[in-house]
Amino acid sequence: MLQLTHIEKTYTTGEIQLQALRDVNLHIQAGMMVALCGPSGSGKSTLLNICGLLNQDYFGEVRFAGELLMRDYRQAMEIRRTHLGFVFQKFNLVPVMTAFENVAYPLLLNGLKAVEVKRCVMAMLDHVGLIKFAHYRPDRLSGGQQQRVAIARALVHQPKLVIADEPTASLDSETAEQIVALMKSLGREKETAFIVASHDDRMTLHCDKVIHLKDGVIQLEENLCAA
Ligand SMILES: Nc1ncnc2c1ncn2[C@@H]1O[C@H](COP(=O)(O)OP(=O)(O)OP(=O)(O)O)[C@@H](O)[C@H]1O
Repeated sequence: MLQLTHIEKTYTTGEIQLQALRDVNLHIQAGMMVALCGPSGSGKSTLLNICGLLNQDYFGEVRFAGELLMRDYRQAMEIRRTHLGFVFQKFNLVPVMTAFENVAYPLLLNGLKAVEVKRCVMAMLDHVGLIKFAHYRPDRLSGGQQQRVAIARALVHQPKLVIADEPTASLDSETAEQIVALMKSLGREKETAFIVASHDDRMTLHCDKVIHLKDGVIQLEENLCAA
């Protein structure tokens, strides 16, 4: 579904060049949950940004659903809007919007009619156990509830791939476990693939594949029997 071949990424700051990714090859299949691990500076965010089509300044090939991406801004924007979802460590909800409005946002961008938006958002909030909180703003929700809203927002338009950057890092153990289980079950049900940058063993233990990065190189790719 997402295939990266021979990816090289170099940052240039003045006269200094830093190679952040070296010959990275990665294949994420539909419905698969992939963890990306590695020490600080190993290239996780750089790789996530390329997977999320947020950075197109690289060497190598990226194919999405078989289509070779041409580093075209409009093509990338279109794929992000229709086929990708994002989850962040700090939730990144819009503070002046209710849970309902936050989850509705991707559907509005995709031009759905109001009646359809309401149906999809309420179904998604129900899935993440937050239907009673639809009209709450983020500051009235706990961290775990905010991350549930963020997951609902990432999945409401039925993306093919969700990019998650340390999604459990701001949560206590019990809540983190619940969030991982939720991502796993929603991913399975909706055949959504996840790529998750994480230092958190609770997260990686649930993944189908764990990729270990060091100094921009994939050191090890473990195929796990997913829980
Ligand atoms: N915009 C940039 N300009 C220059 N160098 C950068 C830039 N972004 C990242 N780097 C460098 O590229 C390397 C990889 O950084 P990256 O942020 O991808 O690592 P990371 O594994 O996500 O680290 P962390 O876990 O600390 O977020 C690091 O050496 C970093 O300093």
